Amino acid sequence: MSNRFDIQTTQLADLNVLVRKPLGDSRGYLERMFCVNELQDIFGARRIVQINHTLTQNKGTVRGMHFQYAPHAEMKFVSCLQGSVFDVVIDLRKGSPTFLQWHTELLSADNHKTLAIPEGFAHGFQTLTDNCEMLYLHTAAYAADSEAGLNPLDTKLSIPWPMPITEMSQRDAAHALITTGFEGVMP
Ligand SMILES: Cc1cn([C@H]2C[C@H](O)[C@@H](COP(=O)(O)OP(=O)(O)O[C@H]3O[C@@H](C)C(=O)[C@@H](O)[C@H]3O)O2)c(=O)[nH]c1=O
Repeated sequence: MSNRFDIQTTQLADLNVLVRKPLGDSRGYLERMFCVNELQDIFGARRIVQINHTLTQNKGTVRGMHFQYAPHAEMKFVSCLQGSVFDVVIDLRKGSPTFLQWHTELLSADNHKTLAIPEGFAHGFQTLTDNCEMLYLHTAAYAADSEAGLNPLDTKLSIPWPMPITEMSQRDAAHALITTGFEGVMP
């Protein structure tokens, strides 16, 4: 039971959308970005060990689709603090009933949504406005050797990016395409 978040399930097993409930007054509002007590049902005994903040300057930029292999697999809580993004999450878990399916969600500074993405999912987004700021809470430290990505333009995924892609990192553009025998990752 949560007072500060409306916890919504999605069509992907174990992927939840949190709608934060700001407490407003004449000054503005206060909202919880995370709460270990109120999110106990989906967070369990994990720990937040790293918090990242990114700025993406130009509308149309794609970052993703990123994940870390076990034993550095991580749950992440992803929120947009400035601007708006078309956010995409793909279930890569071996044996999952929703394996290789994706979920898209508009995240914006105004809609107060946070994606609670469990271990074994890839994540990415396209910016819909200039100067988008994202906040990430991670349950595993960054491990460059365990980091991997899916190609955002892989036709096996057919992600419906809403606008022409204006920019991607060299690394993201070089992510391999999914091979026919790909059976998923261990969460
Ligand atoms: C993610 C990360 C990157 N880095 C470094 C690596 C690189 O030199 C620089 C920029 O990293 P990237 O290009 O991977 O940044 P970016 O493309 O923004 O990576 C992010 O993408 C989205 C989609 C996610 O889901 C995040 O978890 C994260 O993977 O920062 C860290 O030092 N610590 C970190 O935790």
